[in-house]
Amino acid sequence: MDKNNERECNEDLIRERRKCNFNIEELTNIVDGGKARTARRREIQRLLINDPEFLDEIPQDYMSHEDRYSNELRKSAHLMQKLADQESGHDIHQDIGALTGILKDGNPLMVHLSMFIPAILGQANSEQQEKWLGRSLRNEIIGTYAQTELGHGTFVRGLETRATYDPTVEEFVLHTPTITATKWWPGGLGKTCNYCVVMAQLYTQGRCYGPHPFIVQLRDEETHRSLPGITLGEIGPRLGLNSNDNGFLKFENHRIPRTNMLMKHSQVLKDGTYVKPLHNKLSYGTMMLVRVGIVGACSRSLQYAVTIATRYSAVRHQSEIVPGQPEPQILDYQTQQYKVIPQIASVFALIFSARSLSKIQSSVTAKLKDGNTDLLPELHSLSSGLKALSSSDASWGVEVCRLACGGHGYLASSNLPRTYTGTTCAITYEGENTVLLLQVARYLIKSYRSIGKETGASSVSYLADQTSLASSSSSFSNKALVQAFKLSALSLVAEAEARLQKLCDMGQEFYHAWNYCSVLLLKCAEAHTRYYICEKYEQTVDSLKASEGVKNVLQSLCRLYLIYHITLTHGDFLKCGALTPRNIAVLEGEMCDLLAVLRPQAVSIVDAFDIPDELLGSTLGCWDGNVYQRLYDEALKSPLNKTDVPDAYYKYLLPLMKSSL
Ligand SMILES: CCCCC/C=C\C/C=C\C/C=C\CC/C=C/C(=O)SCCNC(=O)CCNC(=O)[C@H](O)C(C)(C)COP(=O)(O)OP(=O)(O)OC[C@H]1O[C@@H](n2cnc3c(N)ncnc32)[C@H](O)[C@@H]1OP(=O)(O)O
Ligand SMILES: Cc1cc2nc3c(=O)[nH]c(=O)nc-3n(C[C@H](O)[C@H](O)[C@H](O)COP(=O)(O)OP(=O)(O)OC[C@H]3O[C@@H](n4cnc5c(N)ncnc54)[C@H](O)[C@@H]3O)c2cc1C
Repeated sequence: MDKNNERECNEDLIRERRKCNFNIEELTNIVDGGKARTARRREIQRLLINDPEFLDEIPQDYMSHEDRYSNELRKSAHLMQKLADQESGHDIHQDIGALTGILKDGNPLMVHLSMFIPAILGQANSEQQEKWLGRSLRNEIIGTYAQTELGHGTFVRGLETRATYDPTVEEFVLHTPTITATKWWPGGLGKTCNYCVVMAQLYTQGRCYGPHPFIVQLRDEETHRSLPGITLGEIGPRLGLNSNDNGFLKFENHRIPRTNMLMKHSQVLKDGTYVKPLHNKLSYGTMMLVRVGIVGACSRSLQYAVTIATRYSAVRHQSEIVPGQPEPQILDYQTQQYKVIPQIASVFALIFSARSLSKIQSSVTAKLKDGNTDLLPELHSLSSGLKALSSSDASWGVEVCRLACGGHGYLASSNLPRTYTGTTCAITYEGENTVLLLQVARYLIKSYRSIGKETGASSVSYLADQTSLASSSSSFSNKALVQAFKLSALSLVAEAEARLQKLCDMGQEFYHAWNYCSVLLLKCAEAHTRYYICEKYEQTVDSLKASEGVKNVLQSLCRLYLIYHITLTHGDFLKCGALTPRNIAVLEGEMCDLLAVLRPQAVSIVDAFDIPDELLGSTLGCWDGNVYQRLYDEALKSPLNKTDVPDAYYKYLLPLMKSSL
């Protein structure tokens, strides 16, 4: 699509784009993280969208379960080959965002890239990396991360798969003792992978040392047949990500060499002696790494959905605002703006938080190399909180965008249903959100109780700021609003801690008191993480060196985000005195003003996300706004339209209609 050729474009969209009052390319660079990154992303995307191998013969929704898998495997393999062939040597992990949309409904290599390789990097010692890293990066072996079992996903300590060390032959015996110990869910495990990292309870010298990672060959490298002692299969259709061949796995006393235990952090020596790690949760590192990645991935899903909903809202006309006048664009309804524009604001919130989190991750990783684990709990808490809020915000945001498209948003060809199912699973995988938020709450209560002790953990340092509990600001600057979030979080933590203490003082065991307070604890964790997101948003926009136009747009989006979230949880702000009922009413009014200010820029802002039509894959969201023709053309692809009268008519309908004669 030639974006300079207005003649092919829907007139509403032309008018919207003429209202733009900022430099779109500059905003695109901010979204990508710099000019160089924009150029790189575009180069990769150009490479992919011009390649006919990535086209589907028929829309995926008309394919069988088997064909979907095989079609996405074909494209995934081609993608790997293509990226490997490029002279510039693309780093698939760095460039993962550029690939969004090219593979649909998950892909069979997803967990190989996002967990198996990172597990080798983070959990294997240098000899082990020598043996497996190169091979997995070259895709000579394909792996997954097999942790969850039928009986346990959340409670990792409850896993039942055993790895028992036999010093006489220096081997581990992997065994699945019960049906509930069956590995269940790992992506790519069903039919694609020939290796995996298995999390199993380590037994040596008669003692259990808890879950540890082991690398296990599952299939013969020549025939791809599963090895003796190993039962493998696929678990069947799911709400989304149906190309991922999520699988099951059982071991029947399957032996692997001692050196297949990933030994970067803890070891089992030849005689069976266990050497413990620097920190007992280092074996959970792969999950933490991916949680960080999920925040960025959620912002991309939301970019897709909100691009579709915003463009469609500009093209779609319905009903009337002024009686008797032409039907307005639905984007002119304030209620429609309230659905769509806060989701645009949310995209930037997630982008800036993801960047901040990834910087913290790099510094914690660097410290870990020097044997310093002090900031691991801080990273665990931040990555858990941000993974939880980004996945729930993005899922809700995508769903709101789908609802904003009315009936057409329900159609597969809008690409909104698949965007939704692909996003909502992030609420569950890599740590179910409630459970992760309770981990954040645990960290908050612990930090609150150790006020005065220097921990170096900056995200919770505000808990020591007791003076702010009393000070309600009368100013409404963005900074002041961020302070209100801080006050609300601090006050919820103080309330939860006091409630816990009271129950304990009344004689309850701490763990019962914890469960009894867990709804409030969840709120603490959400408020704390929301404060973190708001603070990063405000700081990033405030310190941004950008043209006036771009800065104004981002300031308005940031302010909208702050006010939107205050209005959603206004009770917490009122309860702690951070804001008065009058303040809330004023802010609600300002939110409507902001919607009106941002309304004329909405199409241009989503244009700045710069998602090519070929990747957006949506009849409703295409650049030229030629929505109705595309909807009609897509409908014609339904296999039911191959004939005027379907076979089923003769088989079932005709006999029914004639039965009464
Ligand atoms: C490199 C590039 C990557 C790019 C990726 C990009 C995008 C990603 C996009 C998509 C993702 C792709 C695929 C996804 C496929 C999905 C895979 C999976 O789902 S894998 C399985 C995931 N499973 C889980 O996440 C399980 C969740 N459960 C847990 O993590 C633990 O059970 C839990 C809840 C933390 C509790 O653990 P437990 O051992 O029982 O803890 P305790 O109660 O004993 O102790 C709690 C203390 O431990 C600290 N802790 C816990 N975890 C960590 C950690 N990771 N690091 C540091 N510390 C940790 C915790 O703070 C407590 O400390 P205190 O005792 O309070 O001091
Ligand atoms: C699409 C998808 C892909 C996946 N890919 C993989 C993979 O590649 N590898 C892998 O190993 N696993 C994978 N998983 C599994 C996933 O990690 C688990 O499903 C997830 O960790 C949740 O665990 P669970 O299913 O045991 O849920 P449960 O823990 O049984 O959750 C059920 C309910 O119980 C609640 N609950 C549980 N514990 C607590 C608690 N302590 N406090 C309060 N409430 C609690 C939860 O909040 C939830 O409401 C995948 C899952 C999905 C959906």
